[in-house]
Amino acid sequence: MISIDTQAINTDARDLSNLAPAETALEIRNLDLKYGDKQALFDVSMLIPKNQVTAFIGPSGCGKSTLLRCINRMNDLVDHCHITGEILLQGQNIYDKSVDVAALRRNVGMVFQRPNPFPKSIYENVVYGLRLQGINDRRKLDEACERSLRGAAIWDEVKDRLHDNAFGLSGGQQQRLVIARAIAIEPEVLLLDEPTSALDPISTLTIEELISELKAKYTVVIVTHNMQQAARVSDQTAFMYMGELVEYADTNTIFTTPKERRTEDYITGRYG
Ligand SMILES: Nc1ncnc2c1ncn2[C@@H]1O[C@H](COP(=O)(O)OP(=O)(O)OP(=O)(O)O)[C@@H](O)[C@H]1O
Repeated sequence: MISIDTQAINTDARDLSNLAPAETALEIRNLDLKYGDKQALFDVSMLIPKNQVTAFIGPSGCGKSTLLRCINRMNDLVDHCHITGEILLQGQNIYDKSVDVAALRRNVGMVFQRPNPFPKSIYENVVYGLRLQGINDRRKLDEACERSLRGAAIWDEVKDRLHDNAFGLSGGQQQRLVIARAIAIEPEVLLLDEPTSALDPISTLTIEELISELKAKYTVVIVTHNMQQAARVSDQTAFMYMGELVEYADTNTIFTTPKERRTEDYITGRYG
């Protein structure tokens, strides 16, 4: 096994194959995805618990980001992408024809590898989604701005410079600003695609602490290459390999007593 600080691992084992509906944020059912002729996901099924952090790990190209992007239908933007199966959010299949994709993406926010603030002030970045919803009441925007920046653990650092350009922030601050922008519109689910891979170790630690706080309010799904990070921040971990979900269990089990040989090989560094 790789050296993982198991003290940091949440040891609340739960049966992920049988969650009560009230505990379930997302249910992925028999998801297949093809980019043209190339199949990238094979029959993925899993239940993602509410108010927990779920990590997707696995070697490069195994389909982690593809699966994450299915959860807010980002793959709709990719030509020749064909998806079958279902993802249920609040019991509704997000791939149903009746689903309003813009509303879905408000409910399922996403943060990418590289911080992507808009070329606007810190304040305008945070309230961007609210303005899109037609909210222009200054008091409401001010409140949402402070609440979101506090929620993203960056308020104290920026409260005196809210009207400065967001590009003046450090990379780690920009990533927390982007998280503030995502939570300003109060989504249920936050998707984080390798959110710290472009950051220095101190900023990474700050974001990891933030992720642990965010789950009180949101369901968090994170793709990470960093197994220590998965062990530190997640409650359950899904190990993927060549488009298959090989093993999915509480993080402690995955890192200490995985059932599948392929999981063990990956976490012991035999490939990846
Ligand atoms: N837009 C796309 N068009 C065609 N193929 C794609 C596209 N995006 C991803 N793929 C392919 O799908 C497979 C899964 O890619 P994906 O990015 O989901 O893997 P990943 O596990 O997130 O990899 P990494 O850890 O390197 O980011 C890979 O073979 C990749 O080349």
